[in-house]
Amino acid sequence: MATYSRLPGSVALITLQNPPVNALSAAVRQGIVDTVQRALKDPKVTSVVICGQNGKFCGGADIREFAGPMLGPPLVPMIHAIEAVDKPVAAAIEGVALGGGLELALGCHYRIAHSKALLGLPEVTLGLLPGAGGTQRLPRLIGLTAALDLITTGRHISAAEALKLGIVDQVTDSNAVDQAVEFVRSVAGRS
Ligand SMILES: CCCCCCCC/C=C\C/C=C/C(=O)SCCNC(=O)CCNC(=O)[C@H](O)C(C)(C)COP(=O)(O)OP(=O)(O)OC[C@H]1O[C@@H](n2cnc3c(N)ncnc32)[C@H](O)[C@@H]1OP(=O)(O)O
Repeated sequence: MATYSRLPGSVALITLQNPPVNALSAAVRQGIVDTVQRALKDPKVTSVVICGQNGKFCGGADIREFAGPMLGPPLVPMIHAIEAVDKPVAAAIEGVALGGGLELALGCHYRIAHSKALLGLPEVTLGLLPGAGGTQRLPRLIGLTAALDLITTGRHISAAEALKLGIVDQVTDSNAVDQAVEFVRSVAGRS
């Protein structure tokens, strides 16, 4: 699931909740769809932060659901809908942003990472390609050569490397959610 709360300063905080790594189960995807719609419709909300509970942004597809039928909202339109929100949306990346988790973050307008976070597209290690926009959004963001390296090796990179490559906008040693909230407040209302 995903919870919704409104913070002072008109920021909606969406928190992914699916222990242990807040993977994108059907319930989490449904929770994201519902809470993003709520943030979009709430006139008091001017910006949005997406984070994961317990210091883990998102470990990607929920591997526990691989054996069963595909249920719940598909990932691609869900990420498109986030990208299309006309209020600034930031991903607060703590712990991991892997696979579909990184693709979710790439659909946000900004990414703020904790210095100890790990990012990557490990789909290739499962015999898959990133299928939720990663093969388009990552090359647009960091160029084809660097994106192909990450997509074809599946390696995990540090927040420092992600900053150098241009995947994240800021890295912090303190609380990434607080930093992301401060960041979106500073850009709210800008086109
Ligand atoms: C056919 C139906 C499919 C439906 C899916 C549709 C929605 C999404 C569609 C597709 C696009 C997305 C594709 C992907 O995202 S592929 C990538 C998936 N993610 C991964 O491959 C990450 C795998 N995990 C890891 O690399 C590591 O576990 C780690 C870096 C996240 C954490 O490492 P570490 O700290 O060493 O801990 P553990 O490895 O011991 O893991 C802890 C705990 O967490 C569980 N876990 C890890 N990843 C996932 C996951 N993706 N889903 C569910 N659970 C996960 C792991 O099993 C351990 O659990 P425990 O043994 O019970 O403690």
